[in-house]
Parts: sequence; C-alpha cells; structure tokens
Amino acid sequence: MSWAFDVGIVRLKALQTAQYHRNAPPNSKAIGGVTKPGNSLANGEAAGPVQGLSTIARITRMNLRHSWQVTVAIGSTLVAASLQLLIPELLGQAIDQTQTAIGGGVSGAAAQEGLRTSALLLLAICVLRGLFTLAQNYFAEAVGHHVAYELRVAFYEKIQRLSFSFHDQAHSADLITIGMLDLEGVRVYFSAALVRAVLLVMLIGVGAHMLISINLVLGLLALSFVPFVGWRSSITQIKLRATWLDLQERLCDLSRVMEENLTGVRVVRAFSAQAYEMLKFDRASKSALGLMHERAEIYVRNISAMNFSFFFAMGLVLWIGGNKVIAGEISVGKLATFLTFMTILQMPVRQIGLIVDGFARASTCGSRLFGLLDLDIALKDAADAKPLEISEGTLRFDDVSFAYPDEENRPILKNISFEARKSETIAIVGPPGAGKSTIAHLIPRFYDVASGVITLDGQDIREVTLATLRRAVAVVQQDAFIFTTTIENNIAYGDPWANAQRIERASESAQLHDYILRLPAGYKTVVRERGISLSGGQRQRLTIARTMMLRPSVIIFDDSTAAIDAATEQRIRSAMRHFAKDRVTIIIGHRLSSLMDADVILFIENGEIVERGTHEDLLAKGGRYKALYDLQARAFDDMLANQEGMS
Ligand SMILES: Nc1ncnc2c1ncn2[C@@H]1O[C@H](COP(=O)(O)OP(=O)(O)OP(=O)(O)O)[C@@H](O)[C@H]1O
Repeated sequence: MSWAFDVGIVRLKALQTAQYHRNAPPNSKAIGGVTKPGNSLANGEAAGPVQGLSTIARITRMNLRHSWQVTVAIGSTLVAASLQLLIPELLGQAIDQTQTAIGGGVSGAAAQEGLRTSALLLLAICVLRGLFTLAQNYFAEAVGHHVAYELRVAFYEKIQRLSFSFHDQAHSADLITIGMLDLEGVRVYFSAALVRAVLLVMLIGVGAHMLISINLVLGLLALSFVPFVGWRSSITQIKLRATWLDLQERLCDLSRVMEENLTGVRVVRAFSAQAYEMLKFDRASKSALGLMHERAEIYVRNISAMNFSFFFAMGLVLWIGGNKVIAGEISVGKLATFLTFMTILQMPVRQIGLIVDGFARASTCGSRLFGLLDLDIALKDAADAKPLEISEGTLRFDDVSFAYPDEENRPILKNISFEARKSETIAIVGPPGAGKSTIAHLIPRFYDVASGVITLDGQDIREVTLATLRRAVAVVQQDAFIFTTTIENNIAYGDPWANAQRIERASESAQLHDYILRLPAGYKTVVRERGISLSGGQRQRLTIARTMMLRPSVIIFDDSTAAIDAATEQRIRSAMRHFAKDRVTIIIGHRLSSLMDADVILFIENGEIVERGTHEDLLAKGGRYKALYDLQARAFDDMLANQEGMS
C-alpha cells in the first residue's frame, strides 16, 4: 500500500539507530550489547496489523479511562443518531397525512392539526438532536484533550530522561514532530474516528433495518450508494494521507531551510548568500506547492465520483419507488422516507474515509509516540543506587576506556588513569578530537565507561544516584547556552532560590558583574533568543557564573573560556582561586597560558595520556607538550613583533 511509505521511515531513522534499550519486540536485534528496536518503531505505518491493533487498543484504553466523559459522548451520539432516524419517518407520515387530506380522507382542520403536530415534532427533534450533537462533540473533544495532555507530559518527561547517546542520534526537529503532529493524530482519534464510527454504525444498522422492513428492493436501492461511496471515500483518504505525509516532509524541509537561514543569518549576510538562500527556499516551496495541486486534484476527482453515485442511486429510488407509488404498492410518504433517509445518510457515509483515516493515523502516530515513550532509559540509576556521599572529594579514573555507543569499534579513550584531590587543578590538553571533552562527559555520567571505573571518594559513579552525582559534578560546556529569560534567572538556573548576593558574587567571580550593572535593567535584563544580545565571551562568563552557583565537588571547564580574552580569563581564574579550594577543578583548553598553573597537566593524544606532569616537568621532558608550548610562544612573539612593526 502506498500509505505504508510513511515519512516516519526517514524521520525515525535517527531514533532507530540511537543507543537505547526498549521493551524489545521479537524482531529486535542486539548491537554491541544494546538492544535496538525492531523495524516496527521506525516504519510507522509499515508496522504490522498486530502492532497497529495493539496501538489502537492502547489508545482506546487511554480514552476509556475518562469514563464519564466517554459515557456522555457516546450516549449523546446514540441519542442524536436515534433522533436523526426519526426525521424520515416523521416526514413520510406528514406527507401521507396531507395526501389523505387532499384525497378527502380526513377533514381539512384535522389534516392541518396533524401537520402542525408533525412540524412541531420535527422542530423539537432537530433542536434536541442539535443539543445532543453539541454534547457529543464537546465531550469527545474533552476526552481527546485529556489524553493529549497526559501524553504530552509523559513525552516531555521522557525527553528529559533519555540519555545523551539518544539525543546525539535523534534530530530535535524529529522529536518535535512526534511531540506535536503525532500527538495530534492520537488526540483526534476519539472524536474523529471512534465516535464517528459509532454514529455511522447506528445510522446504517438501524436505518437499513427500518427501510428494508418497509420495502426490501427500495431499501437495498437506497443503501446501494453506501459501499461505493464508502470505498471511494476510503481510497481518497488513503491517497490524500500518502500525499499528506509527503507534504509534511516537504514542509519540514521548508522549515529546516527557514530555520537554518534564521539561525545562520550572520553567515548568510557575511557571504552575501541571500540569492542562493532564496533559490533554496523557492525550490522547497515549489515542491510543496506541486504536492498541494496533486492533493486538490485527488479531492476534486473523487468528490465528483461520489456525488455521481449518490445521485444515481437517488434517481433509481425515485424511478422505481415512483412506479411503486403509481402501482399503489407504497405511499408517497414512504417514498419520501426513503429519499430523506438517503440524504441524511449521505454525509456520514462520505465520512467513512475520514474514519478509516482516523484509525490509520492514530495507529501510525500512536506507534511512533509509544515507541518513544516505551524506550528504556539506557542510562539510569542502578536498582540499588545510593546517594553520593562526599567527604574528601577525590576523583579517580582507573584504567578507563570508552567508545561512543553506536561506534563500539572506534575507541575514543584508552586506559585513562589519574587522580585529583580536593583543591587540585588538573589541566587536559591535546590536539582537536583527542578525547578531552569525552573525559569531561564521563564524570557526570553523560555516558558510561566501556571498561575501567570512575570513582568519587571511592564510590563507583555507576552505583550512586544520578541526581546526587550531577549535583556534585558541574560542567561549564563549550557551547554557552543561554535561556530566553533575565540574566538573573540564567545565573540562578541551578539554584532558583539563591539570593541576590550569591548571584552577584558568582557574576563578580565570572567578571560579569560590572557589565550587568551597566545594562538598563541590570540583572533583570532579558537575554534575547539564543542570548544574541550578549557577546560570545559574555555568554561564556554567564555560564561560568551559572555553574559556580551549584557549589559542586568537581568543576570542569570544557574549553569554556575560548571566547574570553587572556587578561579577563586570568582575572576569572584568580577570582576563582578561593572557590577552587574546596573542590577538584578540571580545565580543558588549548591556550597553554591558562593551564600552566595546574597541579597536573595531562596531554591527550588519540584517546591516550601520552604525557603527564607539571608545566615545568613537561617542558623539561621536551615532548609533545613542549612542542605545543613553543608553537604558542612563537605565535605570541610574532604577534608582538607585528604590533611593534605597525606602531
Ligand atoms: N556524541 C558523539 N558521538 C560519536 N562520536 C563523538 C561524539 N562526540 C565526540 N565524538 C568523537 O570523539 C572524538 C573525541 O571528541 P572530543 O570532543 O572528546 O575531542 P576533544 O579533544 O575535546 O576535541 P576539541 O578540542 O576539538 O574539542 C572525536 O573524534 C569526535 O568525533
């Protein structure tokens, strides 16, 4: 089926390859000791019928938990349908009464009285039906919204807990798609599929019984359009759905182009690449437009076919029914009952496609959503995890080796061992890609070691609770992420109850206080999207202040002063001397002038410690560190010479 080619295949490729455990289905395969989901998660609509049914069953169970709203919604649907079924009968009776009056069977006054009663009854039925339909829609929507709320919270909570290896693989846009569009597909299931199906079954079931009991041939003729229109409407929806998924993918491309353009606006302008960007956008736009035309064509063609079959069936009923009236087999009122019933049935039958689509969409979207919600968290507290207890605050790496989860054959760290005690500073240097940041990521357990052990005061970090570990280990990341809120809130992110003095002290140490005071709203200044109103160095200083608020036992600066000038960095280091007394400090960086005071310097190359010692030890050794030092010293001398030459 064409609809099996779900964009989920593309969109969820990332999820499929991510390192995570799952309540593995039988076709799961284990890679590197980590279970990966079988194709069912990734394939979305290609998921087998059994999985599709179990997804539908799960969504239905979730809806049924809101029992009283479900009862009111379904009850109202049944009452509204019953009332609707009374209308053809009532109209038929009114017409027959009138005809009897015309034929002189009853007095004019009695006929008028009968007509008035029928009209009032009809009005009352319409009003009541309207009210029950209102209740049906309101409560069906309410059920859907409750379910969506529960799923949204569960989804967000899951995203917070999924491991770094998962987030390394999954594109944030794909996760947002699951959290928004797939969730919407599950939300509308109750109102768009289940309730409509109940209404349709009731109308067709009871209506068919009514008509066939009046006249078998006319009853079958009146219902003859149902299979064709139902089939045609389902086919239309399936085709529209396939193109809709395609359209969604193209609109995703469009928003990716737009997002990149907006986030990279400076690069675009600096390279005068507006024309190229317009071309890219136009191409993505045209591709979406082409698909919209295709959708309109499918829609128009099928609507015409459905209209034709309906009016053809109506014509047949009129023709054959009319002959039966002439032959005196049925009354004019009965013929009117058939025709009115067909008109009433027309709309719900046309909606069969929507019902089919509602089930299919819920099954696809639900399997993707539940696929994510059911993921086992690869990195979580051990069953018997205890809170971390810090006494001396000694950090120890013991023969640690590591490879990123989906690249087990590419070891990133090999046999790393070192120890750092409270008040000591360890510097880690080495060429780009050597594995320095990876060391930093292992200490707060963003990833688990492949072999060896990392301990804090003798406790294996895998055996303590993540919450206590991450309170004890703070990382000032390379990427200085700023939240769109006030500077004060950004600094107090890890300790929202901190008082103003503490916030100010942290920003003084990070050499940011004076700058903040010069801002119009001081600490209350709102930092704009992506912290764009701050310079790179200011953003880094803000993240340093934020981390200092945590009072960790181990603080790691992961190349976090690269955008700060050397003099400011020196001021930050001396202001932090007091702060560093109570903890282990690890500095990762490239600028040797900012690391050479460290108690121990580790030179990392290809994931191994190739040299270690103090600055003096390493210079005396004359190895890789010395070579790097000479290079930087020469570059500095050249710069001074150039400056003198220019002046
Ligand atoms: N999340 C990840 N998944 C897979 N490989 C990764 C991941 N992060 C880093 N790597 C790889 O691990 C190696 C070490 O990266 P790492 O970031 O630790 O180097 P680094 O020494 O800190 O480099 P730099 O000085 O440039 O920041 C690199 O080859 C990098 O491509």
